Amino acid sequence: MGSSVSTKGRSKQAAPPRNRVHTETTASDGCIDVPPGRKSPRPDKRTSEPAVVVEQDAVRGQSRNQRQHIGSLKPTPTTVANSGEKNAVENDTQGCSVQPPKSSSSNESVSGKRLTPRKKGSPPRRQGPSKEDLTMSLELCTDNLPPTDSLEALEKASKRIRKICTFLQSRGNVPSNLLKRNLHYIADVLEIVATDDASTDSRKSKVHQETKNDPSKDRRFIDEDDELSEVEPDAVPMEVRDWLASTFTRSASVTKSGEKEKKTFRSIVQAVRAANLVDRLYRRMSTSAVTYPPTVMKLFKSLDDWSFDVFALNEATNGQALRYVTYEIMMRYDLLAKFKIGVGTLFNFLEALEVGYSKYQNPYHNLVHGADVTQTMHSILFQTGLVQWLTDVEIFAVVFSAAIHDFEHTGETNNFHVMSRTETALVYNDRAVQENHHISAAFRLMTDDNLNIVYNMSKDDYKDFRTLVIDMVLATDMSYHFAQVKQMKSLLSCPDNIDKAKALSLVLHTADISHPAKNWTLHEHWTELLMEEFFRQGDKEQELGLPFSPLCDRKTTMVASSQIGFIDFIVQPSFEIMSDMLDKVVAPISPRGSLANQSSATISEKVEAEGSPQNGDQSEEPFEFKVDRVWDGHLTGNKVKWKEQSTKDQAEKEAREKAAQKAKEDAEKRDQSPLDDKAEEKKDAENPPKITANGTVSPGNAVDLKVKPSTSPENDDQVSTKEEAVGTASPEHAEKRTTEEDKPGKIESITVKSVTKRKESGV
Ligand SMILES: Nc1nc2c(ncn2[C@@H]2O[C@@H]3COP(=O)(O)O[C@H]3[C@H]2O)c(=O)[nH]1
Ligand SMILES: [Zn+2]
Repeated sequence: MGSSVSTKGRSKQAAPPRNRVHTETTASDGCIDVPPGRKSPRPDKRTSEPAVVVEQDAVRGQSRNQRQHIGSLKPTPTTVANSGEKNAVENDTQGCSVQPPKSSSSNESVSGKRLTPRKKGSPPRRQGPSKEDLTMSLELCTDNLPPTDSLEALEKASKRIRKICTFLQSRGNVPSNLLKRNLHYIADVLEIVATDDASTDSRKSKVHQETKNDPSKDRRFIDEDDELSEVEPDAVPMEVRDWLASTFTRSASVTKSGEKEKKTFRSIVQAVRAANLVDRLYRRMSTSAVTYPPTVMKLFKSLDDWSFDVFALNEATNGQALRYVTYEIMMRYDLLAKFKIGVGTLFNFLEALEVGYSKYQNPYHNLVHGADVTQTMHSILFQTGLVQWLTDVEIFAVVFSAAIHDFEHTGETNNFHVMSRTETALVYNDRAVQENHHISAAFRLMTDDNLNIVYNMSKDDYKDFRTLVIDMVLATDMSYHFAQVKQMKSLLSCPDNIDKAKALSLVLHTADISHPAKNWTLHEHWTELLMEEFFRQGDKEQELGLPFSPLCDRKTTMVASSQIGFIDFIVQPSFEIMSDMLDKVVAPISPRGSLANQSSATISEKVEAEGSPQNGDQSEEPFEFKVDRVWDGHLTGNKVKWKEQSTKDQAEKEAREKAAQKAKEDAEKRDQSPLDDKAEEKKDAENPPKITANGTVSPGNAVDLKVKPSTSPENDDQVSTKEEAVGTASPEHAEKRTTEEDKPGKIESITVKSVTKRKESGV
C-alpha cells in the first residue's frame, strides 16, 4: 500500500508507536489469547452519556473479556450498512456453552456488561439469546473442531464458511466472538493448505491421495463455495498480496517439480479467495459492531452532502459528533479493515480526541468544529471524486488530519499565545504554535496501546501517513494562507505534477474556513460561536493589559462587515484556487465524472470493483471536467446577507454616533452653565437615549457612548488587513504588513472598511 506522498529531504520518521511486541496468538480451540503485557482498556470514565456499543478490537483480536462498553445500547439498534437488520447478539460465552438468559430486570447484557438504563417509552430490551441465537452458538461452536492439520479440518472449514454466510444472510449478523474463533480456525486450516509443504505436512499427502482417488472432492472444495470463487485474485488488497508473495517465495524455495508448483499456485488462489472472504467478513463484523440511534441513521444519509447539519448530529449523539462522524467516514472508506484498526481502539482514540477538544470549553474550537471539518473534507473528497486520486494511506491521513486538526485548541489565536508568552509558544518558538501542539498531542495519544490506531500499519505506510498529517495540519495555520494560495497558483501552471501534500493541505485549509460557504443557517451559527470566542480572548487581553487583537473587542467589532472581508479576501480565493486545482487533478482520473450520484456507503465496493484509482484508464483524452462548485452560490448568498446586516449596523452606528455627538454637545452646554450640571446629569441617567432596530435614536435606553468615531465605508483610515478580517494575524505577518503596507499596489493594503481601527481605540 504505497503512497505517492513525496518525502524527499525529510528527516527519518519513526515506525508506528509500539510499546510492546504484538504476539497475538490463536489458541487451538479458536479462542484468542491476549498478548502478554497488554494493558486492559481503561474503564469508560469520560463518557458521561454514552450512545454507542462497540465490540472490542475485532481485528487486533482482543479477548471478549476486554470488550468495552463505549456507549449505550440503543433499544432498536440498526446500523447504517445493515439498516433494519438485527443487532449482533452479545453472546459472551467463553467456549460454546450457552448462557441462560438474564432476568429482564437485570441491568446487564448477556455479556455481563452494564447497559445504560432504558429510556422511558422505549421498546423493551431483548431479554436474552433467542432460540436462533442458541442454535447459531451451537452450530458455530469451535470446541470440538478437528485439529487444523487434519483432513476433516478442510471440510469443516469450508462448511463453517457456508454456515457463517447463511447466518449472515438470514440474520444479518454473527456475534463477533463466534465469528473470530471460526475465522481464526479457518485461516489456520487454509494457511496449512497454502503452505503445501509435503515433507512436513502429512495431511497434505492424505489430501493428495484422497483427491487422486476422488477428484470431485478437490473440485468441490474450490467450486462449492460461491462466496469464495467469485473473488478474483487480482482484486485482493496489497497486504494480502504481500502476504501471498512471502508465502509463495517460501514455497517456491522448496518446490522442485512443475506439478508441485501448480498445486502451490492453486492453493494460493484458494488462500487469496479465502483471505478476501475473511476480509469481507471482518468488514461486515466491524460495520455491525456499532449501533446508531435512528436519528443518527437518518442524519448519516446526508453525510456526503455539502449542507450536512453537524449541529443536528451533535445533538442526536449527545455531544459526540466527532466520534460518530469520524468512525462512520472511516468505515465508508473501509479504513478499519485496510489498516487493521480495532473498533475498540478507534473508539478509545476518538473518545480521547473529544476530551481534548472539550478541554477549554471553547464556543467554536470544540469537537463540533472537528467533526464539521472532518465531514467537509469527506464531502469534498467524495463529491468531487478527488478520493480516486488518493491511496488508502492518504485517505486515512486526510480523515485523521481533519479529525485532529484543532485538538486541544485553547480558544485563543496563535498571536495571543505569542503575546502572552504561553508555555506552548515557548515550546514551539512562536511558530504555528497551536497547530504544532494539535499534531504533537494527537500523536502522543497513540503512544498508549489502547489508543493506537496506527498500530498495525507498516513502517513505510506510517512514515507517509505521519508526514502527510504533519504537512496538512501545519498548513491550517492561517499565517500560511497567502503563501499557500500563491504556491498553488504556480503549481497549477504546470498541472501535470501537482504535489499531493500541497493539494491536500489546501483542501484541509479550505475545509477549515468553509462555513461561510455553507448555507446561511450554518454559517450564521458558526459566526456567532467564533465571535464569542474572539470576544473572550479580547476580555482576557483586557485583563492582561494587552492590546485587543483584531475582532476581539466585543464593544466595537463590526461583525457583518468583517465577515464580508473574510469572505472576500480569504474564503472566496481559497475556494477558487481549490476548485481550479480539483478540476485539474480530478479530470484525468475521473473520466466519467465523480462519484457524486452515489452514496459513500458503497464506495469501498466500487473501488474494489474498479481497482485502485491509480490503475484507472489514463489513455483516454481528458475531457473538460469541472467540479460542481456547490460552495459558490452560498458564498454569494451569504455575502448578500452580511451586506444587509452591515447596512443595518452602519445605520445603528451612525445613530449611536449622533447620540454621542448630542450628548457631547449637551455636556459642553452644561459646562457652560455649571449650575444646571447636576440636574442634567441626573436626567440623562434616568432617561438615556434609545436606539431602535432601524438605527434611529429615541430616548429611554442605554447607549454605549464609548463607541469610536464614524467609520464610513469610504474612510480609508478604518483599515483592517486581511489578517485582521480573519482575526489570526501572526506577529511575523503583522511585522511584514507594517513594512509592506505603504507600498502601492500591495495586496496588504486592501481594507475591510467598517472594522474599527485598533489604534484609534487607544488600547
Ligand atoms: N474572521 C473570521 N475568521 C474565521 C471565520 N471562520 C474561521 N475563521 C478563522 O480561520 C481560522 C482557521 O483555522 P482555525 O479553525 O484554527 O481558526 C479559524 C478562525 O480563526 C470567520 O467566519 N470569520
Ligand atoms: Zn479549525
